[in-house]
Amino acid sequence: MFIEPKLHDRFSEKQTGWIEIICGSMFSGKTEELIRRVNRATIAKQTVKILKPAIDKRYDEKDIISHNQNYVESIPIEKAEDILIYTENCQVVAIDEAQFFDNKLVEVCTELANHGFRVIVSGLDMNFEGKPFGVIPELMSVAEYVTKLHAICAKCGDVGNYSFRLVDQEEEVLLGEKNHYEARCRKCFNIGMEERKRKLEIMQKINE
Ligand SMILES: Nc1ncnc2c1ncn2[C@@H]1O[C@H](COP(=O)(O)OP(=O)(O)O)[C@@H](O)[C@H]1O
Ligand SMILES: Cc1cn([C@H]2C[C@H](O)[C@@H](COP(=O)(O)O)O2)c(=O)[nH]c1=O
Ligand SMILES: [Zn+2]
Repeated sequence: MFIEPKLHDRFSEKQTGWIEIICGSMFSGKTEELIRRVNRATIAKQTVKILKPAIDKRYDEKDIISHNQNYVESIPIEKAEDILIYTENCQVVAIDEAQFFDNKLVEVCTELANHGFRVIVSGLDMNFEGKPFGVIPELMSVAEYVTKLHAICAKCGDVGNYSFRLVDQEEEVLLGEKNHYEARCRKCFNIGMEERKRKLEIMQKINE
């Protein structure tokens, strides 16, 4: 379990900021873990701002809601650099669904950490093809702390490291939950991807 280091006042000489990443597949508990850390920061009387990309309106325009229905209020943001506008007067910046932000997010998080902020970032490390998702891998390399969470494979009950897409849509960004995706282990993910490939080849032949 992640234990947070002591956060000093942003303007004290002792203070240094840092970046924490919470990553993993869908249903692995990333949002729950982000909410847990935010709640603990609030109990420690730290001022927190929670942000999410405006594109993520699956459950709610503003709130961040976990698959378990836990929620906290957040500010929807259009582009990464706008984060700096909303975070001036706080100590902790928490960002959910970070895979949807543009590449500027690395610069923004680094600038915040350099100025004494604690930055908590949660997001998918891999897309539906098992490939690195957006800005998350780069953020993982500059972060002080990386927590990788795992779901349970919906097929066999093993460790679910992948988000398997259940519908035949190829675009990287496709919002959804259990109607569109399930968590899978490596073996069940690879079986599903092979089946998908064969299906696509058959469809292509039919259309020729
Ligand atoms: N296959 C699964 N593996 C683990 N948890 C699951 C699964 N399907 C549903 N859940 C539920 O999802 C919750 C995690 O939700 P959430 O924090 O929103 O995950 P994430 O943000 O990583 O998608 C778990 O506590 C559990 O109740
Ligand atoms: C794998 C994958 C996921 N998405 C979308 C689906 C959901 O709306 C979010 C992930 O939410 P969660 O809190 O991690 O469950 O991302 C996508 O657009 N593309 C993908 O490849
Ligand atoms: Zn499996």
